[in-house]
Amino acid sequence: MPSAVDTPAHDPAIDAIIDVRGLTKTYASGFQALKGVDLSIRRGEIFALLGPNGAGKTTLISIVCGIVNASSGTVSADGHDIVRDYRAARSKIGLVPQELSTDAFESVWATVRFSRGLFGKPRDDAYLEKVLRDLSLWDKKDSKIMALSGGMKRRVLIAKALAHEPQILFLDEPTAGVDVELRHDMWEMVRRLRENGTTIILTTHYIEEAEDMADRIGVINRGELIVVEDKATLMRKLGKKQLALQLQAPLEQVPDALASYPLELSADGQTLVYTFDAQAQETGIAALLRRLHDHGIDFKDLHSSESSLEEIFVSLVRKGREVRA
Ligand SMILES: Nc1ncnc2c1ncn2[C@@H]1O[C@H](COP(=O)(O)OP(=O)(O)OP(=O)(O)O)[C@@H](O)[C@H]1O
Repeated sequence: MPSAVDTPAHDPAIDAIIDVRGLTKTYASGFQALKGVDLSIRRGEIFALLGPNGAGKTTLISIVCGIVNASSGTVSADGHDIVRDYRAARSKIGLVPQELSTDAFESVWATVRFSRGLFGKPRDDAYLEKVLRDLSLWDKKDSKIMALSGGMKRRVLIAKALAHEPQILFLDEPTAGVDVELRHDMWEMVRRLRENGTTIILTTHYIEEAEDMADRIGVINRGELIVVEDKATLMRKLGKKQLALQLQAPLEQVPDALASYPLELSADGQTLVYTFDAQAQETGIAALLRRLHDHGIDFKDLHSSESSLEEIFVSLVRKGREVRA
């Protein structure tokens, strides 16, 4: 399927820290979870990978992190092929998985030290202390993991992922089931990591999270990347604006003479909504208002709104389904 936005997902001109080419994955069941994904992640960016349930997000991340084998295609992390040069590639990457699978009987401190050791990194207690302080976990360093709240456990997963000083951090649904306050703390922390030069790739179902945080957005649907774009460009290119006019007197229907305008009348006949392209130079609003006036349609109030990333996302995924139908 052609990309809805014509920026190539793989761009040799950019300084890519992760390079994915022609990646496919067919599980033993015969299910094809990835159908030829090309993607370059820029060094130092926050990249949000969006997609409905079962789209292939976790499969993609798991392949890059060496947990799942690809069926075909290649991936490199900071220049290291993830198969041929597995250790070097993996040492560049930290993964915060969706599921909490940390040893409940260990202390926080033992857990992060162990994680660092796994990557053969020399002991550096000062670094680990900083990681725990940044995650507001320092006063819990001697607590057993099982004695922590869900939000704290999630932060321990992040501390574990950062223990070996990775340059790339994958966060798979970092804020699922996390309360609003903690979610905002997490966003703050992710931004701080990025300021320190870490490249962040996150998957999320909270689209406002991507809208708020990401530099670029990729949308994956049924194993295909359907869009990769700068967030701002995506919203500009695919966003729609709407002008809602609250009428002085209700209408029964849009007059035939205005049929050529993309107008919708609310069920109560009180509001006319005009949808226009956010990118267009000529919005057509002035002409529309004149026509309304000519037809004796007056309004008492008006307001405009822009589509959210959520609306753009839903329409992209829906379009993908229509193309296949
Ligand atoms: N081990 C497996 N064997 C067979 N099919 C699998 C396996 N793991 C995942 N799948 C299937 O591959 C597809 C993609 O799954 P994946 O977990 O990558 O999706 P996701 O985008 O991360 O979804 P979610 O948002 O629900 O976490 C799904 O249809 C899933 O059922």
